[in-house]
Amino acid sequence: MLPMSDHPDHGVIRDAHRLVVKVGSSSLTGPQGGLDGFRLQALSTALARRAMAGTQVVLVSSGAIAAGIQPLGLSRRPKDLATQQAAASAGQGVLMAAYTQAFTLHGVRVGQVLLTADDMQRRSHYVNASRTLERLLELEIVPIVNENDTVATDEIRFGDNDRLAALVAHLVNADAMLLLSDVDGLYDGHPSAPGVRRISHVTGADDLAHVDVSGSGSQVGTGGMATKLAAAQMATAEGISVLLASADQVGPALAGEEIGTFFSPTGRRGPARRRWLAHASSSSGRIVLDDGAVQAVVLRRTSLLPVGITRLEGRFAAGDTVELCDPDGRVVARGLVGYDADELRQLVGRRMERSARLRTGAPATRPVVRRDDLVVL
Ligand SMILES: Nc1ncnc2c1ncn2[C@@H]1O[C@H](COP(=O)(O)OP(=O)(O)O)[C@@H](O)[C@H]1O
Ligand SMILES: N[C@@H](CCC(=O)OP(=O)(O)O)C(=O)O
Repeated sequence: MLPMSDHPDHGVIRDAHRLVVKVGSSSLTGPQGGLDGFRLQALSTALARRAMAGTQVVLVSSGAIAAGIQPLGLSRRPKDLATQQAAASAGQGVLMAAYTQAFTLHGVRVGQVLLTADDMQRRSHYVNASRTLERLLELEIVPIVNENDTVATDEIRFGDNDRLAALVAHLVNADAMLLLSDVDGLYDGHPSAPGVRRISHVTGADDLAHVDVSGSGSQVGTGGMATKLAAAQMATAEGISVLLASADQVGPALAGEEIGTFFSPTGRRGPARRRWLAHASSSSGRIVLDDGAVQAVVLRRTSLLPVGITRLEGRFAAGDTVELCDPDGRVVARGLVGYDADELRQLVGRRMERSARLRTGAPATRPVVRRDDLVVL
């Protein structure tokens, strides 16, 4: 039998050259919900050592709201958005000061990167963020990423940092992602329920068929297990291995020990632009296709032509992301549309009139979505 640290899956975490580590609020806070300096220091020591050994580490850290509780004189984590934003505003500086101090003790420099959901959705902002992270890593600085809570709105907000971590893992083309929480892995039901079992390995959707993640998360965490699962699936779909483990076990996790829940890659690493299109960009509308067009786009991977469209929904401009749906409304692909919605509506309307009258095909027109601008889901 292989020694634990040589387990072929968990070894990916040990050997990763570029590693995204996400730590949740629940792992950085004490019983009152405020920032726990000792826990932050233990985590920083483990990550700084790893960075000193040559790994490019990106830390996605929650904890700004928790760190703002004391400065604001609050007794517990605020519930309303405005006070959460005020707490994050006061707390983000405290959080970064604590990290800077803890990493500096080991000779490692850190840099703050605050991102909004909008930054991930807009292609130009996304590319900008990617450039900044690359430069920080080249300079051997550990980027510490958090959501820019002070400008987030209820409508456009990550809330929890799990999805943000998966998008950052895509952004930097990470070899692996480590999700650290207050629970030592994924269980088939809420960990407080009797008889639940930890799942040690997830190889695909079938392994999750009987898993219940609907139970609530910790007092201070935001997403619970559902958002961690979604983040793990986003990362593994792009070839990135994920380990979910307890923050208290960060040392063994980094060493490749067989702990937590390991998620094997389910897909292959695609080009950066396609990754963005599939996971980060937001859709401005839907285009419903007939069966022939679904076959052409999904199976033959051709460009979408106006002739295969039966209906349009939403207002979009040329260059926006749209969802392509089958006749039953199921989303089968996403792509960058080549027409404004009004222009396309006219084109589709004219084609339908003409084909009803003459039973002829549509005249040659440019594709609605070019094959290079399309991802099949
Ligand atoms: N099936 C499950 N397996 C493991 N944990 C679960 C499950 N369902 C719900 N949870 C809860 O999710 C919590 C972790 O989510 P959260 O509080 O958001 O953590 P974090 O602050 O690390 O993001 C755990 O404390 C656990 O109680
Ligand atoms: N951006 C917020 C994160 C909110 C949060 O609780 O996230 P998580 O612990 O990852 O569920 C903060 O820094 O407080």
